[in-house]
Amino acid sequence: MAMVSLRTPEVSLAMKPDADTRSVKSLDAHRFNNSTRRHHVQKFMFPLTVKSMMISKPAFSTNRSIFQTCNKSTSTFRVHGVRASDIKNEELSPSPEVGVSVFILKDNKILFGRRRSVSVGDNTYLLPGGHLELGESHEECAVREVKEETGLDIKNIERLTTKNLYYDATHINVTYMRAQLSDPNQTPQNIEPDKCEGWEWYDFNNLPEPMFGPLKEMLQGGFNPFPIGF
Ligand SMILES: Nc1nc2c([nH]c(=O)n2[C@H]2C[C@H](O)[C@@H](COP(=O)(O)OP(=O)(O)OP(=O)(O)O)O2)c(=O)[nH]1
Repeated sequence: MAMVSLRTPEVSLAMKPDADTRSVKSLDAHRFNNSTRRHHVQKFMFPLTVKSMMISKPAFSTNRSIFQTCNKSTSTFRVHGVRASDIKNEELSPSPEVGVSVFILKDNKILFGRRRSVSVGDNTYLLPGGHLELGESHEECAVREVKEETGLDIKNIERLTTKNLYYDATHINVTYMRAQLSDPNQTPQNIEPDKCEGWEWYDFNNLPEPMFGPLKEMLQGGFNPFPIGF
């Protein structure tokens, strides 16, 4: 199986009219629904080898040459092969993504949500978080992502540590933050139910399983997100 990157439809404008076109079945359509942002690259396992698609025009780049370009409600995608020379430089030399994840602390508890099978961290418990947007600070990103995913307002936002995550062909530079509720009586809402099963508070001594691997490793390694005397 070959790894390909599928970008949002507007990226397909970069393609030339003579690009080779194939119809490819059985890509998982609903996973693409999550990718609405221009910068957001979704990774898919492609059911054919790239090589087998190189029937008449042999100039595929094997890492970043195939983009989804058609109606996402069908399970049959038109996939265009693009000549390597037609791919913009940034597609050939991808940069790391910048992620922000937030330990929201309340009493001795942390807020976790179990992710649905849509992207990195499938079916595991993760913290609220997302990707840094253009011009945003880590703190602003934390406030925005927490609000977008849980409806909660946070304060006392602090950076804790930064880790590198290598996931398939992606490199994500993730900064873990901590924060507290602006109003301790707020309750989390599941604002993105297509992405998350729901948010719950978990005692630091009884954390949920299965937890997202890198996060589990960090916590099992003795990482404690609570300030001294919290
Ligand atoms: N949400 C979250 N992401 C984490 C955690 N640990 C960790 O390494 N990451 C990484 C994996 C993700 O690719 C990245 C955050 O992106 P995400 O997958 O949550 O992004 P998203 O779709 O919710 O948001 P966005 O791209 O629309 O901004 O950070 C964590 O505990 N929670």
